[in-house]
Amino acid sequence: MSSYGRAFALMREAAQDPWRAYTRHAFVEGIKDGTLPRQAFLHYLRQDYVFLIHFSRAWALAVVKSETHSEMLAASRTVNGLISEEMQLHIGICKTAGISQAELFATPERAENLAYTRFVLEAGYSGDLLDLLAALAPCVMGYGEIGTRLASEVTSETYRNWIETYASEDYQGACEAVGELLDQALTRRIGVEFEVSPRWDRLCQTFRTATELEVKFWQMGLTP
Ligand SMILES: Cc1ncc(CN)c(N)n1
Repeated sequence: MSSYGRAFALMREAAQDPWRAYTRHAFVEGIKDGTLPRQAFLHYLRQDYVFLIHFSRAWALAVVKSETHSEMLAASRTVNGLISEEMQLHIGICKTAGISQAELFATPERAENLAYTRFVLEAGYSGDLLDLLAALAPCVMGYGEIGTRLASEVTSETYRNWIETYASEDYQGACEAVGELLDQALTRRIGVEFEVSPRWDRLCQTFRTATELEVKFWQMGLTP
């Protein structure tokens, strides 16, 4: 079992092919060896800033869909981490590149971005906390996995601060907390053997679709 929990390990295993396409995408490898063109990186960061706005809204919805104090705490901590830490990375890099926060906020949203974030929000609007977490998990844990791998394989200084953000203790701690939230939410609503319940296949399908939308997001990053 990975340090991101039992449910995540099982969902990841069930989505092996798209998971590999996501975490080993050419965009990611370009960050690792510094060959990703700066223009593509900045284009991606601007889209990702918009992504994180909607993603924060989706985590705020997880607070609404919570049934216990500890679920509310974990979801609200994630909202705070996104707004006060992760988005600061984007603001800082773009500021250095001469892109103001107002310009960042006004970035026209690409269709791939819209498709992904609204898929996640819809999973939460029409479902319960489990449907929402299955859609949110690939985003959180995928970057955690990418950050850890790239930190040990990096061959260039070019995108070092991006890699360090996702390899950091803070980000890894957030992944572990979300993994624990997912395991506990499943156990509370379905039972310890959640993977043999009738709901499990559908939750795995939601996780897989979100993973496929991550692949499309990287691809969008390569086409400014
Ligand atoms: C598209 C995307 N997916 C995941 C992450 C990591 N929170 C992100 N910043 N952007």
